[in-house]
Amino acid sequence: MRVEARDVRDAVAAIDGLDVDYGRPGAWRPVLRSVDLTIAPGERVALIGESGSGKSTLASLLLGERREDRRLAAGRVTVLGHDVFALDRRSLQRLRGRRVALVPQNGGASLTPTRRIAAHFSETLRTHRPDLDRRARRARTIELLGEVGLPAPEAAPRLYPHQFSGGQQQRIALALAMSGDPDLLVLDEPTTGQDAVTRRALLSLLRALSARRGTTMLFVSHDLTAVAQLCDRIVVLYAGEIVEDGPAEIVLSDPRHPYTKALLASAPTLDGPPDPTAILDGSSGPDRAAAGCSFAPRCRHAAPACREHRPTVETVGPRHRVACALHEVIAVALPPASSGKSRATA
Ligand SMILES: Nc1ncnc2c1ncn2[C@@H]1O[C@H](COP(=O)(O)OP(=O)(O)OP(=O)(O)O)[C@@H](O)[C@H]1O
Repeated sequence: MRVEARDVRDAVAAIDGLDVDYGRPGAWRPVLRSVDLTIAPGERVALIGESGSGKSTLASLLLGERREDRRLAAGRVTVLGHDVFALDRRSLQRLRGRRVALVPQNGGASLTPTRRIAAHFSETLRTHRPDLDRRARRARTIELLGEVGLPAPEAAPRLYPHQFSGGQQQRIALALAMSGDPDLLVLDEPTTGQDAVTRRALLSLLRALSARRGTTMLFVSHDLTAVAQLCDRIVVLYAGEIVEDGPAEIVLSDPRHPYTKALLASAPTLDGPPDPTAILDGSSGPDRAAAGCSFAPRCRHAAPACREHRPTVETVGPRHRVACALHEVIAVALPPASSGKSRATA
């Protein structure tokens, strides 16, 4: 499903025909394959998939992150109309923070232990809000810390990161990411390692931020309960390829790709324990030379043809696409009630 020029113009982010490799010249290993994805203004999109499927890699590309050990083998990443890998350093720096910002995995660890909270904000605000003088920067820092629900935000700038709990450090990282008032916020597993109360508070904060500012969000997560609570769309990545993309409510209640079905069935819910047989062992990552479906070796429904032909992406409902040649057959064999499990939304 190629990305149309009109979609790119209207989108906050558009990824088109993206192939990405890790390694070095002469020894590249594919990590993302033929990824097409557009994100519209105000959407809250979850990116899910098992460990190593390429979620963090995809997320980091939206910030134009360049690395020696990684190459774009094909395709383009456009954020707010800018081809991020064609931008020079200064233009990319202007885009980052101000238009697109990242809340990294374990946000607390991204804070420098020897620097007061004020110094962290002063640096980002100087870059992204040069219109603010010292006094205004301090006022804005307190305002941002209050907005993310940090207790006693007036006192916080004088303190060091270690003087806050893990959940509070995550909020500080979120406030820092919000300091440039970005259009697109990329959140890489922000709820990992947090207790239920802190997690719920963070999610309601993100919902409130999105409602108040219209911030578009890409939410990378293994936490399906959090996804159900926050996101309106789910994109499923398997071995570096998008295998399903659709409205969150539909994907969670009536997943159409066998991998999505297995992924949901293998997650614990309030309804009962995970199904330990839901997913067969081991993904080997994308193989661009392979003719067939990359999930076929693990798919209990795979037919011989699945190993010979790459599935085309099919539209199965409004804004719902699936890359599986057998999705209709599987839908009959495994109706929604036996494939998806209800997800706690409390
Ligand atoms: N610097 C690197 N060099 C080589 N391979 C890498 C590098 N970083 C990531 N990879 C590989 O790329 C693949 C995708 O990694 P990525 O971190 O994007 O996955 P992920 O879905 O975010 O995983 P997780 O859920 O565990 O964070 C993995 O196979 C990983 O081993």
